[in-house]
Amino acid sequence: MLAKINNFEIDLSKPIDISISLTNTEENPIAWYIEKPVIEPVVFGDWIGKVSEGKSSTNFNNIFFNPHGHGTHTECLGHITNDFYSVNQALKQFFFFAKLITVEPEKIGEDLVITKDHISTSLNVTNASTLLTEKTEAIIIRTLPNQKDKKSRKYSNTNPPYLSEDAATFIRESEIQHLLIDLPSVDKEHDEGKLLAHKAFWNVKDTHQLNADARFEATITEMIFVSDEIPDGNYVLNLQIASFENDASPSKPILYSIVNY
Ligand SMILES: N[C@@H](CC(=O)c1ccccc1NC=O)C(=O)O
Repeated sequence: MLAKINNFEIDLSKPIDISISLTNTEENPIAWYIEKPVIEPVVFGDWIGKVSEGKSSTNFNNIFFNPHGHGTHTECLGHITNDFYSVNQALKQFFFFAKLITVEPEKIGEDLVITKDHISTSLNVTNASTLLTEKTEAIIIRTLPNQKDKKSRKYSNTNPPYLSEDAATFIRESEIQHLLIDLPSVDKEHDEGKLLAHKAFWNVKDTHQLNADARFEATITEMIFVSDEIPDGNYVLNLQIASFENDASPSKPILYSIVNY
């Protein structure tokens, strides 16, 4: 099915899923020192909500998981604020003009850092290589190396790469509302709660007293996976969350290639 959007088309029958699936096996990725997700049938006495156990007509599982630690999730500024803000209230539109870029984080001391130069250079290159004139609403950052084990990596205490404060400020100043990345956080794992990139992107100056120009509708999606076959460039992004009233929700970002431009 082709959909016409402004001056180009996308093929809805060719979705590119950049989410990581969530399972209760050792395959599941984990960040932030928690255990793997639990998915198990409800039990009432000798009744088990599992058809193969012979007592139940339906499979009826409880699921225990953490959106930040167990896979692809989208968060709003409520992730870092004293007051409660829900991603389900922040994200009210679901299709965006997006640019996929690939960056190799730079070694700075003990850290691997995505710098402002990485972002500005990659954005300009992809600008020059396409005719799409629409304003970029979302940026998708694929980091190198791009091993498949990102889909099941155990990130706790590994000091993963992160985004510099300058890079996050540059993205905000580019008026990009949605940031997607294949890492567990845009910030350094152990940073004493500084959260410089989160704050810069959302324009949060004081987490206890929000400034009026904080970016209430901007979102960060972490722990995506973009496989190597998907070229850098322009896409239409469909960013969907489950309707949790929480700072973050598991999410399913989908890309569509742009045809006929
Ligand atoms: N770097 C923070 C912790 C942190 O960022 C964090 C902790 C638990 C769950 C998610 C986190 N950040 C996600 O982007 C700190 O060291 O305090």
